[in-house]
Amino acid sequence: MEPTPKLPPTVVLVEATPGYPILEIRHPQCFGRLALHGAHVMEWQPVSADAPVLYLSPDALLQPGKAIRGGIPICWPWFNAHPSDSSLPSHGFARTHFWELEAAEEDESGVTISLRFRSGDLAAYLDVYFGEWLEIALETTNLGDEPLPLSGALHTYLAISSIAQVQVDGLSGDQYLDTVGDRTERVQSGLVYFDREVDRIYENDSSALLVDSGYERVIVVEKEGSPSTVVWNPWVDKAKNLSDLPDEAYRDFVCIEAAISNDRAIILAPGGSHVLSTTLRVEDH
Ligand SMILES: O=P(O)(O)OC[C@H]1O[C@H](O)[C@H](O)[C@@H](O)[C@@H]1O
Repeated sequence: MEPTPKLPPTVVLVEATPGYPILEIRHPQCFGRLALHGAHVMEWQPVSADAPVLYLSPDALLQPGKAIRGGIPICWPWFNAHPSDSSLPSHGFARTHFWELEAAEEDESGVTISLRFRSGDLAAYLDVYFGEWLEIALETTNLGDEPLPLSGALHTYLAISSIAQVQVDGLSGDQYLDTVGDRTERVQSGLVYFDREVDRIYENDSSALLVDSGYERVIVVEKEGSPSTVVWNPWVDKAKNLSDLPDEAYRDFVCIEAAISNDRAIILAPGGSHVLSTTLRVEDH
């Protein structure tokens, strides 16, 4: 599969396997990789960061039809199980299909890659900016004649020094649905710690901070158009059940997802659009 747009000098097309193109970004401000399959940001590291910002599983499958474990999967046009049809794939179609490359542009601050994908009457247009910060903006437009629900997530896997040395700040006081065991509504008090499986949907439309005392850094996760923030770590047992993740890898990442949960789905009127976006920045701690 050859992308049609001309690539700037800082963007190179490589193939993980024949027919599985990956754009590699080698810019003075950052290194990055994006798979056209899933429009999936696999890696991003600004030059100012000493370690990768995104976690990518060493066992990730780079195969058509398989979601990549790590980086930033695009969950679209729904989040998790489909709300009414359990035969449909978890997290929607976008992460298991090739997207069309629309444009790749560079300037002195970074690189912007634009891609498109369509599912029925819903059209997705994605802009990814790789620079000193990373920004993903996913615009969805309803091209049909009927209102359509939209949910989903920018399912960001953040690389960490060690699970015992990180906490999430910025969610205190927020209501959340704890989906581990019996689904229970709770209110966050203080920081989020990781000493067990964590799978929570917070009612939060602003930013969260991943504080990492091992790497002495904070990753700021900003977002817009997202009424829910999902925080996930699979912990020991779930990690063992994920064949594309090493058993011990639950120690190496936390997901902070700019989400639209199914119970807060956005109803897109005919011709209407919605932009879901997230920005990652690395700061000293
Ligand atoms: O294994 P996946 O389909 O990629 O899903 C990975 C995870 O995504 C989200 O974080 C959900 O809240 C979790 O319940 C789910 O386990």
